[in-house]
Amino acid sequence: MELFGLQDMALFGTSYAGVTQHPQWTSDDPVSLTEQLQTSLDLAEQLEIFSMAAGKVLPLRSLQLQTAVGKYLASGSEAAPSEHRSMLMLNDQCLAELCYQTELPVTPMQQHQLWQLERQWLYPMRNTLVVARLQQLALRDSLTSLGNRRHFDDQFAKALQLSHRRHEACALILLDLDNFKRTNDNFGHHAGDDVLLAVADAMRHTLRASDGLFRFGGDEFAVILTAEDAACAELVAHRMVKAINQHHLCQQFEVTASAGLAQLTPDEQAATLFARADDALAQAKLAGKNAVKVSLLNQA
Ligand SMILES: Nc1nc2c(ncn2[C@@H]2O[C@H](COP(=O)(O)OP(=O)(O)OP(=O)(O)O)[C@@H](O)[C@H]2O)c(=O)[nH]1
Repeated sequence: MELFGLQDMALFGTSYAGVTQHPQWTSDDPVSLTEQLQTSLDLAEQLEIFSMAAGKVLPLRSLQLQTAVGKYLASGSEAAPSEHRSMLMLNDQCLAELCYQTELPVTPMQQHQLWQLERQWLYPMRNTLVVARLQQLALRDSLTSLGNRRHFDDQFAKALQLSHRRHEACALILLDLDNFKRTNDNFGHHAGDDVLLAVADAMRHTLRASDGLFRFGGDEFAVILTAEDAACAELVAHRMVKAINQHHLCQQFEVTASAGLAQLTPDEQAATLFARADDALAQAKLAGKNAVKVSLLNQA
C-alpha cells in the first residue's frame, strides 16, 4: 500500500474538516497520550513519546516509523528477533507504518493495546504531515522539487554560520544555462520545462547529497557545498557542467551550462560570497559560456 502522499493531501477538503471530530477513546488514559503527541510537530519527537507509551504495553527493543516525509527510529533501538508491523490508517489513507521489534512475538492482547495507542497518534500525525506539506510548498520549486530561493537563503546562512564556527570549508556554485531562451522561443515552454527537469536530474546525480541543490527560478541553479565536499567544489562544478552537456535533451536543444564558484574565506559574509560566485559566473559567460570559473580571493 502506498504511504500517505503529500501531493494528494486535501488541505481544506471534507476529510481535513474531520480533524475536529474526535472519536470516543477507550483506553485508560487516552487523552494524555494524544495531548503529549500534540505538543510537538516533529515526527521524531512524537515517536519518542509514543515509544514510551508502547514500552508500557510490551518490552520493546526497537520501534521504527515510516511516513511519506521520512523514516525515523526511536532512540536506543536495537534489532530483535520478533517483528510486528502496523499501518496507521485515517479516512482510508495510510499515514504511516510502524515496525515494532521485540524478543517474543506480540500477543493478540498486546496488539489490541498497541492499536488503542496508535489510534491516539492518528490526528497529531495527520496534523504534522499537513505542516510538512505546507513547508514543502513554501520551500520547494514546484517544477523540479529542488529547494527554492527562500530555502536557499535560509540554508546558505546556516551553512556559513556552521562553517565559520567549525572552521570548515564552504563553497558556493552558481550555475546558469546557456542559450536556454532559444529552446523556449523555438520549441515552446513545455520543451523548456523538460530541459529544466533534465538539468535538475543531471545535477542531482552529480552530487553526493542533493540537499544543497537549489533552483532560483528561470534557468539559474545554486549548490552549497560544506566540509570535505567543499574541498572538491571545482571538480563538482566541472562534473555538473559535463553531466548537463551530456544529457540527451540538452544535446538535442543545444543547451549547455556555465558555472561560477567561490570558496568561503575567514569571516566572510553571505552577500560577499554570493557576489564573488556571481562574478565568476559572469566571467564564465564572458569567456564564451559552457565553462567553469573560480573566484580568486582578491576579487571580492
Ligand atoms: N520553460 C521555462 N522557461 C523559463 C522558466 N522560467 C524562466 N524561463 C525562461 O528562461 C529564460 C531565461 O533567460 P536567459 O537567462 O536570458 O536565457 P539564456 O538564453 O540562457 O541566456 P544566456 O544565459 O545568456 O545564455 C527566459 O526565456 C525565460 O522565459 C520556466 O519555469 N520554464
